[in-house]
Amino acid sequence: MFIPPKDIGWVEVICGPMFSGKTEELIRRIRRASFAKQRVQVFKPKIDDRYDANAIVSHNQERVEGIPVSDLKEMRQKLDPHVEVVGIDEIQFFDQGVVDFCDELANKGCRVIVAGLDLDYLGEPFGPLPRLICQAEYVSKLLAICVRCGNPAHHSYRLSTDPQQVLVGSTDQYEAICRRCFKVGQD
Ligand SMILES: Nc1ncnc2c1ncn2[C@@H]1O[C@H](COP(=O)(O)OP(=O)(O)OP(=O)(O)O)[C@@H](O)[C@H]1O
Ligand SMILES: Cc1cn([C@H]2C[C@H](O)[C@@H](CO)O2)c(=O)[nH]c1=O
Ligand SMILES: [Zn+2]
Repeated sequence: MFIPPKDIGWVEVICGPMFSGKTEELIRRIRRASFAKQRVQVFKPKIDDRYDANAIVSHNQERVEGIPVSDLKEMRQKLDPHVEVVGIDEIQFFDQGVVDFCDELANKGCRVIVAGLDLDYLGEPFGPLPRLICQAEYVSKLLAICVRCGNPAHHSYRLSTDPQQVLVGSTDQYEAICRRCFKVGQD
């Protein structure tokens, strides 16, 4: 059972492949904090404009307001000094500095909830996620459903041959697939 500590901040990480429900889960937690009348702010990287520039939106169209920022510097500038709960979606797109940023916020007493891909399309750790996972008090690793065989999916398979790590997209570019189907693709 999750018993929130009192008068102290902490970091929660929600990770997993694409389509695993990370944004949905972030939205659920943010809505509950809003119901509790806590002062909430949600950020997202500006490059992720898949569904809406000023909201975080899940693949099944749940949404909450989200402030688009180009980088960590802009997030710091736009941070409400009285904020109690900070949500950050698609955190894999921020640089390593975001790990210390989350730590600072938690040390000041904020609840920090971040969501992002732990692995890129090659199955390699993505940006700041490994360090965030180590530093966080609470880590939820979600799985999607493999579109090829129906097993739990822990990989995001890229449909194109584009070799860049960062390539924004949805079902046009990616599929959730399981460990076995991912391996078959590599053989
Ligand atoms: N292969 C799949 N497995 C599970 N859910 C899927 C799949 N394809 C589409 N969905 C839908 O996606 C929803 C989850 O969307 P959500 O935006 O929360 O995922 P996400 O992990 O944040 O993805 P992304 O990393 O692409 O932002 C599910 O509730 C379901 O409706
Ligand atoms: C798997 C993967 C996803 N992405 C993008 C696609 C989506 O816009 C976002 C995941 O929600 O990350 C990458 O940029 N690189 C990757 O390797
Ligand atoms: Zn599979």
